[in-house]
Amino acid sequence: MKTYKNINFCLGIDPNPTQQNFESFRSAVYTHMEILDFYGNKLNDKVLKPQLAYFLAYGSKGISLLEEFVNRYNDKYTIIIDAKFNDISTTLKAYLHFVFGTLQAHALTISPFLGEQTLELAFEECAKKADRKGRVYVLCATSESSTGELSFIDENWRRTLLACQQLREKIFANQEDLNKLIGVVIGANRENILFSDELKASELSVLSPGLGAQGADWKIISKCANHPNEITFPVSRGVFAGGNISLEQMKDNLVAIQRYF
Ligand SMILES: O=C(O)c1cc(=O)[nH]c(=O)n1[C@@H]1O[C@H](COP(=O)(O)O)[C@@H](O)[C@H]1O
Repeated sequence: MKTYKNINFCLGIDPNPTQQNFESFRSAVYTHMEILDFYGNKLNDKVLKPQLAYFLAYGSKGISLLEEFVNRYNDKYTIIIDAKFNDISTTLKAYLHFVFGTLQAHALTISPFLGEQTLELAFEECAKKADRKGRVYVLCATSESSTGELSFIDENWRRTLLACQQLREKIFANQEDLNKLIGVVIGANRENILFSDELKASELSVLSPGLGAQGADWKIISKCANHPNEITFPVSRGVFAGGNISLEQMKDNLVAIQRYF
């Protein structure tokens, strides 16, 4: 039974076997699938976030496996492709075609670095192709970030929120069913931002990685109980350890972690 209405549990799919060869990778992906096939019905929320990089590492064979994975779960689950894509609009269209056309996934993570026009394109394409399951998460304040010259990027998190809100107004005004489509990535270790008045007022959806292997505090989940925004917490290594532990151990991790939700 789900404890918090506004909070979703998401399984991160980051197969990363110690032995770096395709056979080990395939076996790690199938181990993830085995867990989903055995225990998926017991999950409170059906959200998966495969990370493209691990599949891309094995070239066409890896991409084939990603296609197989998404094809197997995209009916029952919401699938977020994490690749932190973006480029000029003409090129971005090809990335969007990969996510929504070729893979038939529902959501993605995207960099705001190329500006509003590209975000607008991604939001519109997502609304057209993915409907209510659609989410576009714009990088805002990531779990790992700069402490040097580049820290200006996420020190400006308020402006990222504002840009997303303005675009929502512009594209989806009065379309309540698409209210949750636009989201931001805010690390679970970034409590000052997660609980800021600006984020709460924004009504943007939130993807908040960092629980488990990255050490964010599990209490963040219950602290978000009355948060007005939809918040999705992905956990990957905390459950699967990249595929390097036994099925039994993965199942125990999953059961233990689900209790927080
Ligand atoms: O966009 C993401 O999913 C993401 C954003 C972020 O700020 N931090 C972050 O760790 N991630 C992704 O979350 C996954 C790591 O999850 P854990 O194994 O649970 O720490 C990786 O695929 C990261 O790319």
